[in-house]
Amino acid sequence: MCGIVGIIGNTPVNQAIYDGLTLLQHRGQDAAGIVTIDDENRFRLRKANGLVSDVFRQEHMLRLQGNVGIGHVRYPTAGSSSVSEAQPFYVNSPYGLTLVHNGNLTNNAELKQMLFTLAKRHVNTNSDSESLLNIFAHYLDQYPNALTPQDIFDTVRQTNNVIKGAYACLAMIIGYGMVAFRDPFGIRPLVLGKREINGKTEYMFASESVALDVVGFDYVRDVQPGEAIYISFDGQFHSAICADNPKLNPCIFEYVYFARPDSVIDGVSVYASRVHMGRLLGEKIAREWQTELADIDVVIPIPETSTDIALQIANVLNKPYRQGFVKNRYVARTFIMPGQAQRKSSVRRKLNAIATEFTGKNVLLVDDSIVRGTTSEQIVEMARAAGAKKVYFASAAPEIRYPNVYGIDMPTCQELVAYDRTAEQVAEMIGVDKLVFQDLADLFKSVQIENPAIHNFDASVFTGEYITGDVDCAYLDAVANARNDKAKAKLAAQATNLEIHNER
Ligand SMILES: O=P(O)(O)OC[C@H]1O[C@H](OP(=O)(O)OP(=O)(O)O)[C@H](O)[C@@H]1O
Ligand SMILES: NC(=O)CC[C@H](N)C(=O)O
Ligand SMILES: [Mg+2]
Repeated sequence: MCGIVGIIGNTPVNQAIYDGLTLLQHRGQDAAGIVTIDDENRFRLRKANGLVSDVFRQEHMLRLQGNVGIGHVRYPTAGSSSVSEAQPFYVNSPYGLTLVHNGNLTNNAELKQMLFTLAKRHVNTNSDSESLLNIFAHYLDQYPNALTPQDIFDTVRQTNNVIKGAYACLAMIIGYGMVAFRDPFGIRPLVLGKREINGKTEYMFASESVALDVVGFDYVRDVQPGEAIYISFDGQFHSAICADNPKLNPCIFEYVYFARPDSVIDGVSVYASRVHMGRLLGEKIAREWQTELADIDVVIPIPETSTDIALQIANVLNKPYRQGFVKNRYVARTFIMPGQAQRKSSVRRKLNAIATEFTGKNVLLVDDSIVRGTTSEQIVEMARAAGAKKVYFASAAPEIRYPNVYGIDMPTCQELVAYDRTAEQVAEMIGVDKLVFQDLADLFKSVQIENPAIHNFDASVFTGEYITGDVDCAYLDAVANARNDKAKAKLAAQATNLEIHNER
């Protein structure tokens, strides 16, 4: 679930893109990159592994000259975490192109093959995003004369016709402009912002509206499913729908976990949706639990994402809400860390119990979701070690039983604690006295209350239904083989040799 940012300005954009990326850091912690175009029409690139604050030092910022640029924070879902697969990607023809991508393509193997045989293009990494850029480049290459906006929209349409999966992308074409496009299902988010500086309009695209707010752009609208927006470097704005039958099916997990609460995605305040999740889950507990309900002394969130949810549950149940765990602010999000060993060791370093909130009490712990059970298992142990009598647990998302292929790195069902298990069995696995999951209908409702025009979601991790229609058991088996922890470690070791060029 990477984060992307692009700005077409009239003054240097390096700092604003950097700031935008720091606002999207929660979407990707593995690598970061920025590319700008300087006044001699050259790309200036810096990308490396690490957090935004580690990747860009003063010397890099000085080199990132120019009034237009795009940036990326990466959470790998294809290839490895190697820097050779960090973004932005670049190809020199036609014109000079660069691209950032949030999402995941489901037909990367076919695309690589097609690029080699039909387009005579070689993709050197296992990154789906590098294939995507080359497909775009291949179609853009067909136009013999100076590009028109229609040529660019036709290129996006042809790209949409062959690539499958989830994608929100920003590309820059030397001599022309910036192109933003979103897949026909609108799975991954992308917003457009604008501001006037000295009588001139500047535009910004970002994965989440929080980046616009803080960098100082006004939210204009979300990029529509299947839409492409082309803004020429002289500020002309063009847009068109470039797919047949586009239909908004946003990823429901953005609202559960990925996005920041202060973002608004597809007309839905992430914070408000989490408040509804808490209220509806609280009502379910009130309906279904009898003795346990009377038993609960205190409601405690598992920081950080579940805090807004837990507060609502406490309100509905009329129980005290306490911050029983302290989050170490220097340890990042554990779920998006690349390997299970790292995730596991980080939970303990990240969260610590305040013993007085647990000793002798029956506690209701609340989390936004239980995925691998890495967090819940250790948290429950901590609660018990701190003296809790009974430990109850509420998850604001339903049981997660299926892999994700659209930009969340959950490639195998075996790693999911609820796979092939009932709620009672999961309760036993994580060691709680009682466990409740949100109903899927209530999760949908939590988002739809804020925007009734959203009729459907990508909820594949809960339902096993993949809206792009190209994902079957054989495909999922192949992904599981290629992307389990062992296979990824091997890929990472090989991929360090794939780097062809990177400015240091
Ligand atoms: O069952 P698991 O596999 O542990 O995954 C679920 C947990 O991971 C996430 O927290 P994370 O630490 O990534 O981020 P947060 O601080 O935003 O809650 C999420 O909020 C859950 O707490
Ligand atoms: N999470 C994402 O959006 C990942 C983007 C892309 N598939 C990569 O692995 O780099
Ligand atoms: Mg969490």
